[in-house]
Amino acid sequence: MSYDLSLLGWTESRSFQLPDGTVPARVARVDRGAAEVIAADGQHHARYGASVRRAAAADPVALPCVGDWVALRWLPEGRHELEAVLPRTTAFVRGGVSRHSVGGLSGDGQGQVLAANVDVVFVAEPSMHATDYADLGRIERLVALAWESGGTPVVLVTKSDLFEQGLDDLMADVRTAAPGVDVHAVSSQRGEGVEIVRGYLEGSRTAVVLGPSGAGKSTLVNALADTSVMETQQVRAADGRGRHTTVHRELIPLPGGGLVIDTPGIRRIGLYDMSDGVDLVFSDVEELALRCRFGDCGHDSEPGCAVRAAVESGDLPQRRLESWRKLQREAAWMAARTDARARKELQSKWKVITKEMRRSGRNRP
Ligand SMILES: Nc1nc2c(ncn2[C@@H]2O[C@H](COP(=O)(O)OP(=O)(O)OP(=O)(O)O)[C@@H](O)[C@H]2O)c(=O)[nH]1
Ligand SMILES: [Zn+2]
Repeated sequence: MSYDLSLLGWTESRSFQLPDGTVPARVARVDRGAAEVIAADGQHHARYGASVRRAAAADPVALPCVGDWVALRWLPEGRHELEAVLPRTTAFVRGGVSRHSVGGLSGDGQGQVLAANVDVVFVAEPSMHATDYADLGRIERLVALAWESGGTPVVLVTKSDLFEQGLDDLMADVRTAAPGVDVHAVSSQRGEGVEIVRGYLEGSRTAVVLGPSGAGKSTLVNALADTSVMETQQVRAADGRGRHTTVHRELIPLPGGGLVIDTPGIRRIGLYDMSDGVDLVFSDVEELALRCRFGDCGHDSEPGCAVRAAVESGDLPQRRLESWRKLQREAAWMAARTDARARKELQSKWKVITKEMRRSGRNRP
């Protein structure tokens, strides 16, 4: 079995990053201390080399994760060692906030990378789900998270067949909530919009699909794959094994080109890991705030407040101001979250998830 690495997203420009005597491979799945990787000559189980282990001990962000490009070294006894993680172009980091800080957010050395080198971040929000309508605030948060990762967000209003009457209005609202972001309506059930989604993956690009449970993420990936590579909820309910039955294939190459990363962590990625993404999503509010008379304006009752003026004139929807405030509160909460108890909780959650990942790996046919 041999693979054309360019179909997995490899570009020659990365070659110079490889240490001498190593070959490139892409991580399809990680397990404690080792990864399943795909190299040109096939799939390998690769244990982490000493330098990877050392770097990860100092900062968990250095641990290999799904989507990483890594350098593999052949050992004399025929095993493969994962010698280095090549520089990431994008990364979803959970639990610790890196890069720029907002409102006192700073990295605490406990971040965990959930997926790397993701080019396109589809934010799936169902036009309607049970009795709930689309949640614009959730779209804003996930778009912020997408920008934060370094990837390009694309908003998909899914299950569009369920809300035909109000769809035009909804699409207009979604476009206001995500300025500068492509927005499309998709109905996987009818096959509408699926080809548009596929277009974003051209050139072997890598995508993730974020969104709430029931948004139709698996159904969409199935539609893209043309075959049922992922089980949907009915199947999961039938075998009683729960959602994690899908995790054994975390890096999914699509027959039409491009890849989708789907992991429990990405599925549940929170709404808390963001900082500069907030600025991008709310650039309109941020710009207004710059024009307030006072630099520390709270946009409540201060004189010369440009934000309140815009709300009063109808230029800025009140809802949007409230979303912006809510995100700022979450950012502040995130900053305060560094206490040990909260961190422990997060770690035990991860233990459960990794346990389930291992179990489902064992159940692999
Ligand atoms: N009407 C309609 N139903 C859809 C569509 N896409 C998915 N569904 C249904 O919505 C339900 C949830 O779809 P899933 O694809 O499992 O949703 P998900 O986002 O993967 O959910 P989680 O696995 O819980 O994260 C299933 O019953 C699907 O059959 C669509 O385009 N139209
Ligand atoms: Zn103000």
